[in-house]
Amino acid sequence: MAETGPSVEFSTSLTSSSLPPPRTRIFKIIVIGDSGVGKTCLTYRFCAGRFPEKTEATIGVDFRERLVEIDGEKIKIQLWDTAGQERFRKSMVQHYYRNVHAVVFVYDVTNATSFRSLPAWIEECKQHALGTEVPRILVGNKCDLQDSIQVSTDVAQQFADLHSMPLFETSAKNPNSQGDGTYGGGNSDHVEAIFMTVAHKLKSQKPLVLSQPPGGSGGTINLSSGVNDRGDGSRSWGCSC
Ligand SMILES: Nc1nc2c(ncn2[C@@H]2O[C@H](COP(=O)(O)OP(=O)(O)OP(=O)(O)O)[C@@H](O)[C@H]2O)c(=O)[nH]1
Repeated sequence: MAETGPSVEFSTSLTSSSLPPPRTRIFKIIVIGDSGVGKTCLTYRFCAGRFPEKTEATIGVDFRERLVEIDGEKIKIQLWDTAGQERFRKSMVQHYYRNVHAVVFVYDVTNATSFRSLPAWIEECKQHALGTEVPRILVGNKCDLQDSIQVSTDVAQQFADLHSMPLFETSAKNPNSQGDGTYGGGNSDHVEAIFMTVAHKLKSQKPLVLSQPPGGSGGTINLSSGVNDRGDGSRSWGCSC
C-alpha cells in the first residue's frame, strides 16, 4: 500500500488561509442584588459609557455586552442584569445561573436592607451550584449620596472578607467617586475599572466554554426571538409573569 503523508497534510492545513477565524471568548457575568440598588445603571454605565436617563424595574433579565481588548485579545463581556424583584425573576432564575463565569453582588450604600439581603443572594448562588471557584465581587453602589450612607465601609469590608470577595464602593452616576467621599484622579472611571478587573481575572483563568466566531450569533443562549435590541448593547428576555 502506498504510504500517504499525513504529517505534511496536517502542517499544510495549519498554515492555510482557510483556517476559521479566531474565536471571540465570551465571559458571562451575572449582576445580582435587591431591586433598586443600581444593577441596570452599573451595567449600562459599563456598556454604554453613561448613566441612563431613566430606568424601570428589570423584568426577567437584560443583557448588555461590550467587546474589550485585554493583552491583545478581543473578549466579549456579557453582563446579565437580573431583576431584583422576586415577582420579575422567578421564571428566569434557572437561566441566570447557567455557565456563569463570575458574579457581581450589588448593594446600595444608602440602603441597609439591601446590604442585609446579601446572604440570601449568596445562598441563591449556592443553591444553583455556583461553586466558590467562580470569581465573585461585592459592589456598594450610590457612593455619590454621601449624606445618606447607611452601610459603612468597615462593615462592608468585614462582610466581603468573610466571604472572600473583593469589595468595591462606587457610583454608577458619578463613576469617579471612590466611596470614601474622595474622587478618583483625573478621568478614571471606577465602574469601568471594576468590570475590567473581573475580566482580567477571568482571562487569566482561561475559561474554555462560551465562545463564538466573530460576528456569530452567540453560543451562550439563543436570543433570536422575543428580544428587544435597544441600541445600547442590550437585549432583554422577559418572563411571563
Ligand atoms: N444617586 C444615584 N442613584 C443611582 C445610582 N445608581 C442607580 N441609581 C438610581 O437608583 C434607581 C434604581 O436603579 P436601577 O439601576 O434601575 O436599579 P436595579 O438594581 O437595576 O433595579 P431592578 O431592576 O428593580 O432590580 C434609579 O432611580 C437610578 O437612577 C447611583 O450610583 N447614584
